[in-house]
Amino acid sequence: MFANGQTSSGKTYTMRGITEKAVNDIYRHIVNTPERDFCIRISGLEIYNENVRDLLNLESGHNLKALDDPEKGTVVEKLVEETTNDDQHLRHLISIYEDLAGNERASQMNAEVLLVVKELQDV
Ligand SMILES: Nc1ncnc2c1ncn2[C@@H]1O[C@H](COP(=O)(O)OP(=O)(O)OP(=O)(O)O)[C@@H](O)[C@H]1O
Repeated sequence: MFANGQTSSGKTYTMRGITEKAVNDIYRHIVNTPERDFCIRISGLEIYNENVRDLLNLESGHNLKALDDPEKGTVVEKLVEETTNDDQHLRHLISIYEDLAGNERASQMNAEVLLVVKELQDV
């Protein structure tokens, strides 16, 4: 999902509301499906002046490489993925990105949060 528009048009406001509803829906589905086990992983990146930065690993620098993978599509090398324990942990991780939206360069940057929800298979 992309939010595009002129500055102060409400991109951050809208995405915050959608994220809250999405997290609620995901965890409601997990709670209502006790016969299955799920795993949620989250990663986040910032694109600013054509440089890619890992928001969960700021020490990795500002110029990560975006690569084309024939199966996965565009992937960013060395992007950290955290496994979330519960909805509070997930909200905490998302708040890291939301904090960035208030900074002075927010109107020129793109922030992306990737959520992967996987059903764990019996072994
Ligand atoms: N639907 C809405 N209802 C009430 N207030 C809103 C709504 N949309 C945006 N606002 C308010 O308008 C202001 C600007 O919104 P926001 O920061 O989301 O814009 P933005 O498009 O992300 O801006 P920028 O590109 O500069 O980052 C904020 O104070 C926000 O709370």
